[in-house]
Amino acid sequence: MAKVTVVGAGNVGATCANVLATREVCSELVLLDIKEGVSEGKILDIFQTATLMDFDTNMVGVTNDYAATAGSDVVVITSGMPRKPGMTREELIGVNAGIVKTVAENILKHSSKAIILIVSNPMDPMTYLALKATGLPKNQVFGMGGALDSARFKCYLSKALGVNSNDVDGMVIGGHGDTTMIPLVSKASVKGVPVTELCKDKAVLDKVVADTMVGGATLTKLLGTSAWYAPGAAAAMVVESIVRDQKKIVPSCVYLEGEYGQQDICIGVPTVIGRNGAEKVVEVALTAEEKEAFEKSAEAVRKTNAILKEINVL
Ligand SMILES: NC(=O)c1ccc[n+]([C@@H]2O[C@H](COP(=O)([O-])OP(=O)(O)OC[C@H]3O[C@@H](n4cnc5c(N)ncnc54)[C@H](O)[C@@H]3O)[C@@H](O)[C@H]2O)c1
Ligand SMILES: O=C(O)C[C@H](O)C(=O)O
Repeated sequence: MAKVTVVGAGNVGATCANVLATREVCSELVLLDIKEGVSEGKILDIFQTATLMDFDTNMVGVTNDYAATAGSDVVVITSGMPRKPGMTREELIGVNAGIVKTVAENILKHSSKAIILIVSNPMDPMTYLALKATGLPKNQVFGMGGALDSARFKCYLSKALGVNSNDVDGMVIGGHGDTTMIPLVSKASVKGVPVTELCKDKAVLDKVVADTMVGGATLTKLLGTSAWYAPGAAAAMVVESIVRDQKKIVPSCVYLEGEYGQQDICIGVPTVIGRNGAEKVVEVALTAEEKEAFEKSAEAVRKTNAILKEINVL
């Protein structure tokens, strides 16, 4: 099996580590944080659930010890600040860009073959930064946002339609931002039946879209910090698709070279996720409205990317 490192033992990273351990996704799990004792404590706590949850995963918590991460097959980067209520994800760029760049460079020194999954926000620019800073191939560095947004989209659809969320299929593409993500109603279905057939009231579906787009902000307002259960589980699902070579099609923030009419940008599109990371971008037909929204989303992501040069991290 595989060695997986999670950098950042905060709410999201520790939840991701807990899901990976409990589902026995990897043979070796390393949790690293810069704060003394946090990783060691959370890994010991997770280990103490092993006999209760019946799993057997070798795991270690370390404080800033990148030698312990050496030879990782997959690295999840969750290090950095979360937003407070009322903030946008993009406002985190000043504090998180330097953290993500340094962490990515440290990982590269010890695990040059690792697939690196970026979670830290603003995730789309952080993915672009990590890709450029490491110089790794585009399949090896990509971001998690669409997996989470799609999970929220499916849950809001299930509530609106009164059906089991596990029977719902749906994808969110575009930027991982309150105004940049695009829930694809035209592609959403319940057991293969288009949601537009099941629900004729456009206002209901429009509300599902709106609720999905601010799904993160809604939880940040309730919790006072970012959500962590679904984000941690979403990252773990992507890791599992890599480690088990499951070839899941997951909306992921990947580097585009012409797909969807975009160049030199990392943004959320349907992607085949397997042993080699972001293996293949899947181009799906978009409605004229969705195409326009995607172009606007890409424009907004590029605007935030430009800040990376202004703050001298790129
Ligand atoms: N992409 C997504 O869908 C998604 C979802 C949820 C959260 N996030 C983002 O993930 C990040 C983490 O969120 P959280 O709620 O876990 O925050 P948190 O504050 O609970 O945890 C962050 C952790 O990172 C650690 N850290 C800071 N600098 C570090 C460094 N240089 N090296 C190693 N560790 C370092 C901190 O000590 C802390 O433990 C935030 O930026 C948040 O916005 C993204
Ligand atoms: O919304 C946030 O700040 C965290 C994350 O991006 C999320 O969508 O939960």
